[in-house]
Amino acid sequence: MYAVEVENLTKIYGTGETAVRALTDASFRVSPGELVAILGPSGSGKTTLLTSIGLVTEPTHGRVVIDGITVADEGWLPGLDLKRIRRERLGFIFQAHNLIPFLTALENVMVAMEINGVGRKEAKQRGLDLLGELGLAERAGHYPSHLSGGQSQRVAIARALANRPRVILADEPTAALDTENGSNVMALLKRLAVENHSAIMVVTHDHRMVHGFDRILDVSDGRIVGERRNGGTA
Ligand SMILES: Nc1ncnc2c1ncn2[C@@H]1O[C@H](COP(=O)(O)OP(=O)(O)OP(=O)(O)O)[C@@H](O)[C@H]1O
Repeated sequence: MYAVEVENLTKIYGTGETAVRALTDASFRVSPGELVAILGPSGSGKTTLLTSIGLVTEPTHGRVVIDGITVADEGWLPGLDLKRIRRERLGFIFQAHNLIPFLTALENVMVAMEINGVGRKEAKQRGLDLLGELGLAERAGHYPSHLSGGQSQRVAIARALANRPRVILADEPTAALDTENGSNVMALLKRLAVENHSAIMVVTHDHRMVHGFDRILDVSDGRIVGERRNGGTA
């Protein structure tokens, strides 16, 4: 079973004269354990693609299937609890600085589990385990303002992994990092994709990181115009 299936996905924002066609007929599939980049210029539709898979943006046409569940087919499928599917099956990673500033690293990770109904004790244990795995055991009690960019990004990754999602969606996760930290984050995402058998989709402008991906989807003007494996020639 694929982790993500997208078929003829089209998104038009607004209607009439002000309508903006952000995506046209995008189709692809992502397997569990695959690390996929969505690469393209500003305004090409990358974020729209990611947020459509992330159950945030309602597709105008086409089908989206997440972890075997058809979530959209000519618009959201009626009767689905999208919030629940999002909480249970998806993990989101954004740029480094969206941690909750008044919670410690550990609490930032725990909160993701607690809103999913995980008890405090269990959330704390898993949070500590995850931070340990990401090399942040010593930083668990620190507030985001006392973490480096790379450390904050690893906390954000721990938080995205907390509920063991089948699909992880990341928007420019290395943009705010220097090359070394960016490469470390990429290596980590790759390891996590394989070990956890998660599909990871990353929107990036960052050509420095492109070699780390299994596959690259090139997006231009709302269309997927190319697909390369293992970094290709970029
Ligand atoms: N909520 C919205 N309402 C109207 N138009 C939108 C909306 N969101 C995005 N768009 C338009 O859709 C097109 C694709 O935008 P999108 O944000 O998906 O591109 P992007 O490739 O992620 O860009 P960037 O790299 O600059 O973030 C753009 O023309 C944008 O202006």
